[in-house]
Amino acid sequence: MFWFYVIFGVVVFIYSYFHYSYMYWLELRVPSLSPEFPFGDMKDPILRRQCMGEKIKEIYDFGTKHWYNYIGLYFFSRKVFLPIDPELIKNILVKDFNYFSDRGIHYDEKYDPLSAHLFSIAGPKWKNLRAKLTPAYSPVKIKGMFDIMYKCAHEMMLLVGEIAMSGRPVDIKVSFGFQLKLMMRDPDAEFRKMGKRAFTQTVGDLLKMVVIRSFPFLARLFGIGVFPKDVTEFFRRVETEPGTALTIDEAAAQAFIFFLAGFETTSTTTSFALFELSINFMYREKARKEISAVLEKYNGTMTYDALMEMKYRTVIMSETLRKYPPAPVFLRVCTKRYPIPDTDAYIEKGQSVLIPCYGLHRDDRYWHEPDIFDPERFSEKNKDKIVDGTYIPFGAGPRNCIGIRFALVQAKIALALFLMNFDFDLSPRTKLPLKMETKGIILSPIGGLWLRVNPID
Ligand code: HEM
Repeated sequence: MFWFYVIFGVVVFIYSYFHYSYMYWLELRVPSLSPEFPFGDMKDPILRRQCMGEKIKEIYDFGTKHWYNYIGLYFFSRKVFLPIDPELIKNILVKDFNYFSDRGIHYDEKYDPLSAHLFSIAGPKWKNLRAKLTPAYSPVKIKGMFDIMYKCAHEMMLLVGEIAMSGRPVDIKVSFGFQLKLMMRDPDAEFRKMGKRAFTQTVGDLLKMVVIRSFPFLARLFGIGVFPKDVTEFFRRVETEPGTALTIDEAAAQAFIFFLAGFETTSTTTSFALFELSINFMYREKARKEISAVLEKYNGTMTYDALMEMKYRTVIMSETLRKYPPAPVFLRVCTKRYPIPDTDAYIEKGQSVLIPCYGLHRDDRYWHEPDIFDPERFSEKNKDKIVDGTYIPFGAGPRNCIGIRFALVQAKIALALFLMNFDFDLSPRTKLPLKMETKGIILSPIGGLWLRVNPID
């Protein structure tokens, strides 16, 4: 009987706590939804029934229908602020960056070294590291990496060619940046497995995050880290190779985030671009014509300068990133009480802010027929019509993506080589309409994107 009362008391306490928490936005007169105990507004994504990006887009659409500029949400009992107005989003990311310079992601340099990477670290530490790492992604450095990127992409084409010759459809969701050969020849290769594992969030991972956030001392006591132990050990092992200037743990954490941030993002973007080009013949031919014309000028050799002249592929990548932003939402945390401009409301210190990139990119107030793939939106003639702050596939402001140039060059090389070497159309193995993965953070289709590929000549 004693234990019955104890358990009953705990349940009543937890329920009352959540119930009380769910009054927060109402009391502030911030528009909100109808949270459900214990999931808040995120039941379907938490139960892996819906992709998180799509859920946030659904809420964003609800907000736009009611002409809200922002909405208050709950993740379990945690309060999250969702700005909708692009002007407010721009303020958060750029103008008022000093209120939102961090992401509020847990990291622990001592007990969980892999978690202390550029994406998660906060404050002056982030500022120093960002300043140190930025030159590695300058145009000159990217130009210097062109040959190796081209070699990797070429290797990928040979492998795609091998599959195509065998008459099998090709799953184009491939990453060719890092250790491509290894990954493609052996899909179970450790790098690929570790990358996928780090990007997949199981229900267990979610519960782990709740423990880490709410009871950090317990997490330390039981050695619970953000990433599974095998992933951490794998990347530490990679970085014990001789010749690294940072400490092993620092280098491992940065290598890990560059691999992770560039792995799924760039490969899904290239895949979505090829998917759209496989069903939009007109754009594919236009891109091909441009490639031939530029290559003729460069005596048939693909160089960095030739790539930079291929403007139409930039336009295709831009439209792909609009329609399918790999990071459909991204995060900031408020570091000091923020008065929301032109209102008497505040975002409190410590509150998470979710930036609804996917919602903005598919908002028909800013994009005519947003579900249609139309690269012309980004043409010289039209690009000035894009409303400021409504296109943010790489984020914005000082904490935007550090790998933009790297990603675009990588994706453009892959696209050019694919278009030059293969004819392709959609394989019936691709399930339409596309459904997005519910387990990961990245917008990615369930079941892959399959093409029927025929080598040209
Ligand atoms: C199509 C490819 C990519 C997309 C769409 C993408 C998108 C993003 C977005 C949305 C953010 C958050 C921005 C913000 O909070 O304002 C981000 C951050 C970041 N990305 Fe990327 N990314 C891509 C490729 C890459 C690549 C190739 C690398 C590295 C080689 C990379 C490294 C990073 C890092 C380290 C951060 C954190 C930056 C910081 O906090 O200072 N990304 N990315």
